[in-house]
Amino acid sequence: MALATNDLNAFRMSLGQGIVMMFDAIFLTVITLSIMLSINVKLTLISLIPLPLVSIVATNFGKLIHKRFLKVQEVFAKLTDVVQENFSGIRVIKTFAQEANEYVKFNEQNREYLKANMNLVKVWGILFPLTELLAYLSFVILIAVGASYVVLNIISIGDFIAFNMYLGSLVWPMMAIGWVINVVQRGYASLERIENVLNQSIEIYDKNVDNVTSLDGDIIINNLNFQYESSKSPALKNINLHIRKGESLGIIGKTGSGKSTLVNLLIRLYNVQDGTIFINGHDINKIPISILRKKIGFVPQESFLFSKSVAENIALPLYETDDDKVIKYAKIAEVHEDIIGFNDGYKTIVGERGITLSGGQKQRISIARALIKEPEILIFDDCLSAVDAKTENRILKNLKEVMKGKTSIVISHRISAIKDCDNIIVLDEGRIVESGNHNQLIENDGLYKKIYLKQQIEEKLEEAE
Ligand SMILES: Nc1ncnc2c1ncn2[C@@H]1O[C@H](COP(=O)(O)OP(=O)(O)OP(=O)(O)O)[C@@H](O)[C@H]1O
Repeated sequence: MALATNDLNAFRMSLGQGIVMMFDAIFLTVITLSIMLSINVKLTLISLIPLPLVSIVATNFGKLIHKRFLKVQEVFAKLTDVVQENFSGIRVIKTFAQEANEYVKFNEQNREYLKANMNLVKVWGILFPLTELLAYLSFVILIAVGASYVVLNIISIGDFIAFNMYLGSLVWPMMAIGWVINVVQRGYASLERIENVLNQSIEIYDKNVDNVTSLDGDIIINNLNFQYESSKSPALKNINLHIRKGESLGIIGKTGSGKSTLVNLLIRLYNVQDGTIFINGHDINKIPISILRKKIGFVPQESFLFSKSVAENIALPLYETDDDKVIKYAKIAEVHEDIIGFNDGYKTIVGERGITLSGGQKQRISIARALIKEPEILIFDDCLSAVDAKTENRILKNLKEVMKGKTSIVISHRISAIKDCDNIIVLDEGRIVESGNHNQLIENDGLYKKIYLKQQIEEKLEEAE
């Protein structure tokens, strides 16, 4: 936020105002100096004695302004973070009665901002009068030396008066140096911050890709190991899998067992080693990222809706909102009835500027959004958690129709969501510890059966309530 507002503005000012002022000052200085030199070279040089001092001041103060303005912008960025988090987390703050604490934190950050600004203003406050003082020092020198030159008849009184006038014209450019240093150094500091972001290296990009235009959904995973850079232990260990075109795979396992990591790798949110994941016979690293992501419909664990209408949210992957398609997929995702119940139906605005949806409604809208792409591969990352069991069953039934002949991967903590999948894997600490269909896994009498029995008891208890 700070980069897009304050920093951009500071850089704009340095390019606009700063450069105009600089050219103005340079132009005036060059013209005035050449006229002064044509009148008397010696007197010109004498009256410009303070000029080197101006350049010393300019260099030192420039560095200081640069450093202090960087600090101001950093603190401002933190301040905007605090404000933004306070607004987006306003309910959590209120529920935990943390208003007073947050007020104190905001105040502290605000004071930091004030302090950083005051530190900058102090430099600026000295710089401006100092350049002015040096400019007027030239006048003092001129009056002392110029007057003696007149008395000694070295220059005429007319030249002396003219010199005074020309030196007067030089005062502004010398003072302008202070302004220019301030504006340009601020802009330069901001540019540094903006470039810092723009120059971040892109980690996931197309490199020596094959000419792939379609993917049919046959996925092979070979000895896949994966570790996050910031993590001490691998998130996935020695994963081997074959998901055939048109098959459905269910993934279950404790939290943190690597389920999301596995599907995140399939849409290349992270890089994997060559030779570990193949889709349609192509190494995932050789598939253009745009094709890969176009062919995969992904419903993330946390649904994110934009501050747009419901229809626009569902039609996000399309170039143009197609009302028929929007309604068709909203029905499949079992959210159509909810939507027509809103005041403006599909035109209802959601998010910050509109209505607040329930967790289950958000999840179903993001399912419709993934389906509208009509992808070859569909991935559900635990996105039915906020939907009740009956609706979940209806959605899964509808999906079976839509996904006929297409590949799907369903991650869930609930057996009910994955029990009908052609193949199910159980992940534990990054390893596949069991695999097979529902019946085989029950016969196996392992972790899957344990989870199944536990969930059955929970269901019965819920029914009894
Ligand atoms: N971006 C990341 N950086 C570092 N470690 C991560 C990151 N994302 C996940 N992890 C770690 O990797 C491991 C596997 O996480 P993952 O999200 O794949 O688990 P999961 O099985 O999907 O869990 P859940 O059921 O809670 O969603 C965890 O130990 C987690 O802390």
